[in-house]
Amino acid sequence: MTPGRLIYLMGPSGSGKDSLLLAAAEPLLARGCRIARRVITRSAEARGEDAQSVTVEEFERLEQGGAFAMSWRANGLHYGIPLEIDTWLAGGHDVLVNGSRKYLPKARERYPYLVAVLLRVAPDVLRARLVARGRETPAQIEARLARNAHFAAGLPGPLVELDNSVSLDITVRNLLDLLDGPTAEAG
Ligand SMILES: Nc1ncnc2c1ncn2[C@@H]1O[C@H](COP(=O)(O)OP(=O)(O)OP(=O)(O)O)[C@@H](O)[C@H]1O
Ligand SMILES: O=P(O)(O)OC[C@H]1O[C@H](OP(=O)(O)O)[C@H](O)[C@@H]1O
Repeated sequence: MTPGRLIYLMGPSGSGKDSLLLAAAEPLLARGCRIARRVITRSAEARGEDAQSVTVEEFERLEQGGAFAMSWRANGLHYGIPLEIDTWLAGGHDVLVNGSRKYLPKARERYPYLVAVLLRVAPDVLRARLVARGRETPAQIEARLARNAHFAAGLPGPLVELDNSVSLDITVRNLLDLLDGPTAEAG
């Protein structure tokens, strides 16, 4: 069986990764594409996505027990992608992951042919969206915006960029076109 493609979605905090995954969930599932449910050390009230909320101790126990295909630390939080994505990929399903830009090189070590997708929005729009979302404190929002400077020089390797300064419907369409098109490699 041909393995599915790992679609590794990245973008600044507030660029709309969760919104896009939610809005695209139905057509993605209809295409046989699975969306990884993240494990995060963020409180259930603040998580803003269908993530599994765990304590740091639980996270570390899971990580040490080999429960994650990928895991990283960022923004003062721990993030894990459950190992089950490997079963999905082996079963021929495309898998979409809400990833980290910093972790991209590591992710490529494990999944050399992953399809890297970078969601972008104009800087002023990004700030406005983070403030309007209100999930983080003003200081945390500034820290998240400052984190983007680390990635200003560009990310390594091939990637596809999607502009989400536009309406979400258009970004959903562009994501689906990308998945339906020939650009994405297998792996
Ligand atoms: N195309 C869009 N047009 C208008 N508002 C949008 C659009 N996409 C996302 N938003 C809004 O922007 C805010 C940030 O989006 P979202 O939480 O999906 O970002 P994110 O990339 O998942 O951020 P994080 O990495 O911090 O979780 C949300 O309030 C969301 O409703
Ligand atoms: O800055 P980089 O390394 O791209 O990403 C860091 C992490 O922050 C975001 O998560 P969230 O905003 O806490 O949901 C991303 O999804 C990623 O997991």
